[in-house]
Amino acid sequence: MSDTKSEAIKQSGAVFFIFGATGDLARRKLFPAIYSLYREGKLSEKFAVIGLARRPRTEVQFHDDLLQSIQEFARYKVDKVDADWQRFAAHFTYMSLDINNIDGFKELSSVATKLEQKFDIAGNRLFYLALAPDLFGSVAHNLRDGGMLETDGWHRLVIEKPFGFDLASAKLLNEEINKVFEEKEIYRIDHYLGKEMVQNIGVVRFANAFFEPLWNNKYIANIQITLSETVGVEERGGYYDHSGALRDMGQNHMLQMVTMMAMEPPSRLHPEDLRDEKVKVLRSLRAYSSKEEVKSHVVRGQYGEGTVRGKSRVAYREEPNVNPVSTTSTYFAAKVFVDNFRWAGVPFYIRTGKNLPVKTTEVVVEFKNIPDNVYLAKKNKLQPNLLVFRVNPMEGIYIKINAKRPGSSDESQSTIIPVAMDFCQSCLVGLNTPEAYELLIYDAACGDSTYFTRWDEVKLAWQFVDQIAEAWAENADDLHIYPAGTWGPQEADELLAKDGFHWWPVNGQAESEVVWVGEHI
Ligand SMILES: NC(=O)C1=CN([C@@H]2O[C@H](COP(=O)(O)OP(=O)(O)OC[C@H]3O[C@@H](n4cnc5c(N)ncnc54)[C@H](OP(=O)(O)O)[C@@H]3O)[C@@H](O)[C@H]2O)C=CC1
Ligand SMILES: O=C1O[C@H](COP(=O)(O)O)[C@@H](O)[C@H](O)[C@H]1O
Repeated sequence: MSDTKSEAIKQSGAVFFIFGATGDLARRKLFPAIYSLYREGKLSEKFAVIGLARRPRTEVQFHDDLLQSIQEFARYKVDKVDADWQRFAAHFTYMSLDINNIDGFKELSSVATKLEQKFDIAGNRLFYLALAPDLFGSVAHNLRDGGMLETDGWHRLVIEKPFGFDLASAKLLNEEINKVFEEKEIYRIDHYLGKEMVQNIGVVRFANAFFEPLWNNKYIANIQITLSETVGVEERGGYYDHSGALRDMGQNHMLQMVTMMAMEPPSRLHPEDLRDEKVKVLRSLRAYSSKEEVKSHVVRGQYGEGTVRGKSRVAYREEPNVNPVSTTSTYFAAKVFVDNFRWAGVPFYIRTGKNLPVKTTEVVVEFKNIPDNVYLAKKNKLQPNLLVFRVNPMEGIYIKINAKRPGSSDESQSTIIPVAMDFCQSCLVGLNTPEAYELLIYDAACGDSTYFTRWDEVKLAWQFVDQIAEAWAENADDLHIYPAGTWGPQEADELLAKDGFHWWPVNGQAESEVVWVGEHI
């Protein structure tokens, strides 16, 4: 991002319209993100936020909500409710508006114009839809028909996931939005692309002579992506029961991480170049040849009752707003292939689930063992080299290599031991790196679409996911119930075992035989 671009937002400012301002996302992520941007000096005083939702809120109530959300969820806290806080809060206005009522948009237009005059903003408008997707089309039309797009500045639409329920519904949604906004004005959020370590994948891959030459099927045995959560569906049962793990995480975050791992280096650091490379990966995903193949390559599960980190959990079917005979999966693991020159034959194993024992997102690259050699002639069990990206909540990279056991000479003993070299980013900079939403809202305000998903990516991802959903729709014979607090169905282990692999332990379960650098051997 050039300085000129980031300076532009400070100089000409913008109005942020948060549709769904009384909702969970606004409270937990969006308001705290805007506050952090302000505290970091990335926003000047030339900005305004208009919170929009149906329920009435007075200005005082809205500012109280804002303060609470920041105190609870922001990485910067408000030390004192003093003049500095009042200066920040004065940028926030609330207006009650029903999205289906065009008159409200006309009123909104005059509220926005007044704020633009008050804060000297040059007509730039960012519309953030923290709403259920079935409202996206109405918002887009009413923004146009209510005169909200008649300013001289830029207009950008930021949309939350899920973008549709399947390919057909996503296409319809896209057509609706495209009647009002051009593709270049649409910023589809996938908050995983805003995570530091996901963005770091490209840097580690392409800026290191250690890795770049080895990044192919000659040296890599498999890639494992784990996105495990300790939470259940909590209060989102109504949404989740229609979505399930495949649509909630697979179609977006997981496939996006596959693209970051598998893409070719972009020729320029330009949003379209990077997105072109990601699209090529999605286009190369091998389709399953039949419903049977889906079932042998994709394992699904649903949590039963159990205990997670000492707390008992009810079975998924007993969660509020969940169908008591639901066959929705809360877990899936899949074997995926990227059929191109670089990746031919390398399995990508991806898994995600709720109510698992550990909250972590990790990507493990397992390298092939080197050919038989003099070191293997002894009693050594050579372990494969691993490169691990720790995405969340701990951020870092660790590498596992083989080294000589210090002082070893006894031929009867293993003289080679696995050693881990750990770059723990969180230990160095704390857990205080910018939240994904902070980076993404800022990028959208600066007009940088690099880490937003383009329509062709979304389309191809749905195409891939739909074939799995269709196979699953036939019957739920292959749905495995796993106790909450376990690592999901054992069939997910068998998925790898059939290929001679296993899931590598993830964060918090460091392999016991590995020696960590700095540790006493
Ligand atoms: N919460 C999260 O962590 C995440 C959410 N998302 C997505 O973000 C979107 C919003 O999620 P979330 O905040 O959790 O949802 P909530 O149900 O908490 O909030 C929905 C918001 O929409 C408003 N709303 C609903 N109908 C209308 C209407 N007709 N006119 C105006 N406002 C309306 C509600 O306010 P009111 O009732 O006052 O009108 C409320 O502010 C969803 O698409 C979700 O899938 C994506 C990733 C994470
Ligand atoms: O998009 C979603 O992501 C969260 C997990 O996000 P994380 O940043 O906490 O790893 C997940 O809980 C939710 O179901 C899903 O909609």
